Amino acid sequence: MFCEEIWARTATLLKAIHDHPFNAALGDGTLDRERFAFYMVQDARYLSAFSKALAAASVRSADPADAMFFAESAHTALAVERGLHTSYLEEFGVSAEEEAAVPTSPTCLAYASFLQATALAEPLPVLAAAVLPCFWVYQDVGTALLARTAGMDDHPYRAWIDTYSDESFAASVERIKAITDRLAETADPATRRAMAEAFCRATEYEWMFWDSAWRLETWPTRQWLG
Ligand SMILES: Cc1ncc(CN)c(N)n1
Repeated sequence: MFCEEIWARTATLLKAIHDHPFNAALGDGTLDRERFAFYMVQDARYLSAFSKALAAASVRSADPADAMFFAESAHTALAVERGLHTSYLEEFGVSAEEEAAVPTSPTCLAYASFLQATALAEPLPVLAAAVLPCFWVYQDVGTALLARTAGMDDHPYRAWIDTYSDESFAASVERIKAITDRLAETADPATRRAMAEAFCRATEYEWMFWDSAWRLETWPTRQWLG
């Protein structure tokens, strides 16, 4: 099955994601607010591109149940995940104006652009493989952090961990895995290879996204602009 094979192929990268200092600090609750707020602001931008990619997958799905799943997921990305970000930013005292003034980081722009380009130019199986890590990697990280933080009720990032370890999120991961496996079954070899590439690239961007938040990434060229 496609998902099983590609998960095995990205196992070392996935371990690097789990071991990344950002996620280690997120788990033990020591992640500083500046880095988490940076991540939340960038992630809000990412989510709007992600939800558009899901909406495009819905439009392209011939199967009505798949179309409904992608449309609902596009809604959830904005209603649930974006809502989580809004409440954290409110808690941190970041106003909407301050949020809007933060430049989109190079990595966030690259990942969002990759999803948008895939949504525009690639067939549905490749688009499904490109958005799959956004579900699966987050659920894997969220579930691991839930286990690590059991009993830490006053954990500062509990709402984030709960969102991505939630049963309904796990159910959506199973749905998109089943859809992607089904699309892979009937895909020709070139499309299957493109699916694998898209999955690996998105998983690389997942690592880079956390790394960019850890480094509070900026544009090195900004200093030369007026
Ligand atoms: C970068 C990123 N990737 C995935 C997710 C989970 N939808 C997210 N919130 N942010």
